[in-house]
Amino acid sequence: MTTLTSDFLRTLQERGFIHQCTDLAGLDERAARGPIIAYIGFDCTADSLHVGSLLPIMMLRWLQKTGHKPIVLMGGGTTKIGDPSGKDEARQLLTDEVINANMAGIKRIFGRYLTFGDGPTDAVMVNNGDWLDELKYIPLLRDVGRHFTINRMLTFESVKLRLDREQPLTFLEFNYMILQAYDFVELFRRQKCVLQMGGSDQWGNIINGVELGRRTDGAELFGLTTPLLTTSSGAKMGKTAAGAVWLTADKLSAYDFWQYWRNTEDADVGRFLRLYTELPMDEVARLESLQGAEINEAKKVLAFEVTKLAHGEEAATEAAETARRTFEQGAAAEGLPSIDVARAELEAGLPVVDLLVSTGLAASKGEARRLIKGAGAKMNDAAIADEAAKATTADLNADGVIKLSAGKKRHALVRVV
Ligand SMILES: Nc1ncnc2c1ncn2[C@@H]1O[C@H](COP(=O)(O)OP(=O)(O)OP(=O)(O)O)[C@@H](O)[C@H]1O
Ligand SMILES: N[C@@H](Cc1ccc(O)cc1)C(=O)O
Repeated sequence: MTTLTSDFLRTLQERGFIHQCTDLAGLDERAARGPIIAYIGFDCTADSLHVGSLLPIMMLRWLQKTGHKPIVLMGGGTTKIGDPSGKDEARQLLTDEVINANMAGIKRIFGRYLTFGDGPTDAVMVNNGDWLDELKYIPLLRDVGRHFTINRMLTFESVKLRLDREQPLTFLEFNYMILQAYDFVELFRRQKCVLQMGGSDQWGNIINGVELGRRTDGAELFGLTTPLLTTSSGAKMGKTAAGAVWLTADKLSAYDFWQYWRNTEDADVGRFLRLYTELPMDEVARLESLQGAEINEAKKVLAFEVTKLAHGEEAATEAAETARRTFEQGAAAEGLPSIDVARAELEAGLPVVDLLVSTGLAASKGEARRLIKGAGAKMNDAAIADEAAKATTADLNADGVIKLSAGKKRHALVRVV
């Protein structure tokens, strides 16, 4: 692994953002020398963005935080064509009205993640419709088209996928990579932009831009991609796929968004904390190492941090509180008896035998011991093996309570006050 010196790439590397880079050492040297300008493009295929697009957005955020300048490109022009990358079938053509409405919907998201303005590291937003809509066909073919060979274009994943599957790829879509390549060169000319980032499905489009810049302008451009976030079933999490997790409250409430992260699978907690939050790496390591019921604490931290960025701190706190209340009401609705114990007492350790009696699950200490011996007593759904076992604050589950059970049907909660 390359030893990186720039804060920007070191951060991206240690947090797991880097999938491929055209020249990691060269880019590192460039970013360590001084501020660079980088862009990511977003097509206007829906009126909001989803958690897949959040990966590239977090990269732009780190870029800005480490002293560089982000450009957010709205694909007002490219959306009229439709990127075939990673798509089995041609997309439906969108009208100008729909594209404009989608662009307005997407634009509002970035203010939460980036600081926009006129300063040297302030983010700026551009729309490729401003230059692509003006292009004249013959001059484009002469100036740009001659740098592309059909032979090479046929080798790109986006094209190969359709050909291999014998799915049609229209000539319209075949042009997409040329226009994204042209965007990169245009941004280099207009703004001295030297880096394009994106999800790994964008690799082909990005390196086409890097090569075009070298041929037409002798420019040294760089490309960097992130791994593609997949759902548990292995599908790319795209905003046109069913069940996308949207970033705006009009399409998915802050509470449901919070819940999505709270339900993260154990194995994904560390990866998601690194990618989607800004918690320091030692804190991530601590949370990631939590075991058993405690991993739920880490999931709540993840849910809070990601929701705070997407919806604001107030909405995140409210979502966490609603979740806690919903759990309690659920417990109350099930008619679970509960007792309150002082935190200091629980910290010191309370004999489980005593708790079984005080919650009413056992009539006496003798009965409680017999329950444990017969493997009928459980704490947080796990059998209590030892009569001398003590409950401590480490046993509090994700909802801040300890659940005790006698047999399959009788349960009670221990709460801390
Ligand atoms: N699941 C994902 N994991 C990582 N990056 C992603 C994911 N989904 C999208 N991206 C990246 O986010 C950026 C913006 O993607 P964009 O919103 O234009 O399209 P998309 O999510 O692929 O949606 P569509 O379904 O319309 O293709 C691109 O760089 C893309 O590679
Ligand atoms: N092709 C990108 C969006 C994009 C558009 C234009 C660009 O210059 C860059 C990126 C996508 O579908 O995600």
